[in-house]
Amino acid sequence: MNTVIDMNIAIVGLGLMGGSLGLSLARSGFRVSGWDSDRRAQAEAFKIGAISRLTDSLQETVAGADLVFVATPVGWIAETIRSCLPLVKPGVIFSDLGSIKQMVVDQVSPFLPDACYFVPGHPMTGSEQQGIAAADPFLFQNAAYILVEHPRTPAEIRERVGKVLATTGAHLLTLGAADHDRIVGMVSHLPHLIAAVLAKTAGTEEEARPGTLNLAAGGFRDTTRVATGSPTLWEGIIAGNKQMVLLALDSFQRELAAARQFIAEDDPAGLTDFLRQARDVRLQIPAKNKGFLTLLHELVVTIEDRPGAIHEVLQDLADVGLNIKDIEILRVREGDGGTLRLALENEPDADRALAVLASKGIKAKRR
Ligand SMILES: NC(=O)c1ccc[n+]([C@@H]2O[C@H](COP(=O)([O-])OP(=O)(O)OC[C@H]3O[C@@H](n4cnc5c(N)ncnc54)[C@H](O)[C@@H]3O)[C@@H](O)[C@H]2O)c1
Ligand SMILES: O=C(O)C(=O)C[C@]1(C(=O)O)C=C[C@@H](O)C=C1
Repeated sequence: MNTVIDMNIAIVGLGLMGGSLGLSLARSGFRVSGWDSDRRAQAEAFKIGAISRLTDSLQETVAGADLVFVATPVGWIAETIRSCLPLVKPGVIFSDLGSIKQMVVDQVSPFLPDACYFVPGHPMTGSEQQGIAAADPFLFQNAAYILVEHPRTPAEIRERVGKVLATTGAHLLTLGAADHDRIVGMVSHLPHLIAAVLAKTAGTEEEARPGTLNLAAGGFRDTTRVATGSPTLWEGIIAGNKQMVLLALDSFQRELAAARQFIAEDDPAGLTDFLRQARDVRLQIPAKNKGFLTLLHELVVTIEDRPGAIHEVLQDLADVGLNIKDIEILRVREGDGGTLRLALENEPDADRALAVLASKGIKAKRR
């Protein structure tokens, strides 16, 4: 086997993440087979090109695989690997996409035979949506993808998986399982809980004063988007990272209590300082980055809320050969106009895009 492209790949769990990985790997020319306990998801994955052949069993799916990705909910990852063991060839590599790592490593390690390798992984990208219908071939582009050290996995095996995943446009980095779980407890699981608490709190107010939610604008929408994610998927993630989530919640409660005190005690200087510190922390996440790795060069474009407006902006940029690396529709001004966030490849491209849009009378600025 000369290059990673010769590897036979199987994906078990063809939802948002497994489907997106399949679509991306298929675009790079990999042979991908896939299995899902929901046969409709497997059929749909085949239809959209996330897998290149339809199989009738887990056995048929993984039998010839060199690398098996497991993209099931976290509670099913170890069990899925265990059921694959009698079906795979010696030397096979398993890699998962689960949002937590220590629990998965602890569950898999005791039964992992010497003839198989395990490279635990976690792409720091995703969405609140679920299922193969939400799969996106570009989901991994410019995202951080964490591979976790495993005591029985040689570094060259991890690097091999990294080479496959790098074809998706993700940026690979390696962490220990405990470090991974502590970090994601803070930057992913805590935010999810806070979004849920915020939504629930507003829901109680909505019951008392119907119409409250109708007035929710960008602030509420931005901070609660992830609360629409799958409750069962997230219950597994949060429960599986219990200690780290509790630590993160303790820190959060201390900060919340401090903020409350400044308000209760009419302390404008204290509150301003608190908000200033929070703003400084938030600004440390480089605005030009997706994740925390790749420098993107962003523009914010203000457009009219009418059919074709987005197309015109994109066409103007395409006409001069500018490649858009990332795009987001900021729905903050629904109804009265819209805002687009565009990321360009480099500084000169962003300057050129600004000039092109200005020449067409389209309002845009650097972010
Ligand atoms: N959603 C995100 O933003 C995100 C981001 C990074 C990592 N992850 C992780 O990726 C994994 C998959 O999440 P998702 O968002 O794609 O969920 P999803 O619900 O969209 O997809 C999960 C798929 O797994 C299938 N499945 C469940 N049990 C199975 C089993 N035993 N055998 C075979 N298939 C099975 C389901 O039918 C479904 O199609 C999870 O471990 C999650 O923690 C999710
Ligand atoms: O919804 C998104 O934008 C995400 O990237 C989802 C998100 C997160 O940021 O918390 C959710 C769970 C993961 O394991 C990784 C990413």
